[in-house]
Amino acid sequence: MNKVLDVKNLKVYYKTLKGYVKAIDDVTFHINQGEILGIAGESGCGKSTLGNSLILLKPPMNYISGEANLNGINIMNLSKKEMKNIRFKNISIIPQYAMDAFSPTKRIKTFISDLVREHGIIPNEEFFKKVKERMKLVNLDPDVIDRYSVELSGGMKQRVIMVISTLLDPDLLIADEVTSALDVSSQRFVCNMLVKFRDMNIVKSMIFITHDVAVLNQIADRIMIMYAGRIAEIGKTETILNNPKHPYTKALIKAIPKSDIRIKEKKLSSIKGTPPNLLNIEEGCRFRFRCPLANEKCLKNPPIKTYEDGHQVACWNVGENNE
Ligand SMILES: Nc1ncnc2c1ncn2[C@@H]1O[C@H](COP(=O)(O)OP(=O)(O)OP(=O)(O)O)[C@@H](O)[C@H]1O
Repeated sequence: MNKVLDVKNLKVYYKTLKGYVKAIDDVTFHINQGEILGIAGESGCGKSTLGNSLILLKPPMNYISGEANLNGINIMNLSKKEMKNIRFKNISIIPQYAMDAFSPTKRIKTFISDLVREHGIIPNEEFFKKVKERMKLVNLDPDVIDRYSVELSGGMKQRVIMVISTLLDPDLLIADEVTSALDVSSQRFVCNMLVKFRDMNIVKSMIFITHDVAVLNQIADRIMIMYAGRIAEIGKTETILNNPKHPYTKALIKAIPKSDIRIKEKKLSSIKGTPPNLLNIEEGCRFRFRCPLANEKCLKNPPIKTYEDGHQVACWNVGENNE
């Protein structure tokens, strides 16, 4: 299968006065053509850093080593100018809190024009014709572009952002917490729309970032669980949700209320403690401080064990003693 994105041993740290915050630390994964990869994990595990680093390496974010190949080109080595040329066109992002970017004093049309001009796109008549066509696709009245953002609901604003970020049919769309500020029916609508965009080949592949693993059931083909800047487990959605192997994934899944498939709390009720501080963090499994299986082996970085269908688990103790 064609890999749209192939990330190998990627390290992206924040340089601070106290040292490096190892936010992305030796992460390896890929996304196939036509695939939606869901990324989940607690707050601070590096989800946004990963998504943002693929779009724009902005200080204090520092690329340390590894590769992120988009259609075979390592985008970590591209100049600012080269990156600007592929942003929007080949790789696009709906950033976390994107809805907050709307100015209450600007009409939607002005907001869109200002935004795309920053990326070197001229918002001419033809451009707005396409915007309106895409708006219809997401059940938005094209006249919305003449309104002010205060006249739009959160769900409507999110749909405007979806339209703009996918207008140039990117190979990869990164959607960062696009459903977290929405009510349940708007969440479902946004997920269905993103799947439709993929099915219509408007976007060829997608990274869907969320702290809410339950929502991935609606959208993801595969799920990657992150913990403290590293990958804990990757596998097909069905496998991760129904048959997780990593003790952290098991805890995340257990925290989903049975009566309601939404996670309301970011903290895990079933595991005590919080993730470690990533500043100058040392070797070893980063989950060991909270893990029911931890032993002396976990003082070293865990091996990645591979099971059926590309299911991978980073744990010393999975597969040992019937775990
Ligand atoms: N500008 C920054 N400078 C220093 N450290 C940072 C900076 N931004 C993020 N971090 C740290 O990097 C780590 C990863 O943060 P990141 O925002 O990527 O996590 P996340 O999983 O997206 O969390 P959330 O769901 O809360 O957005 C955290 O330890 C965070 O404190």
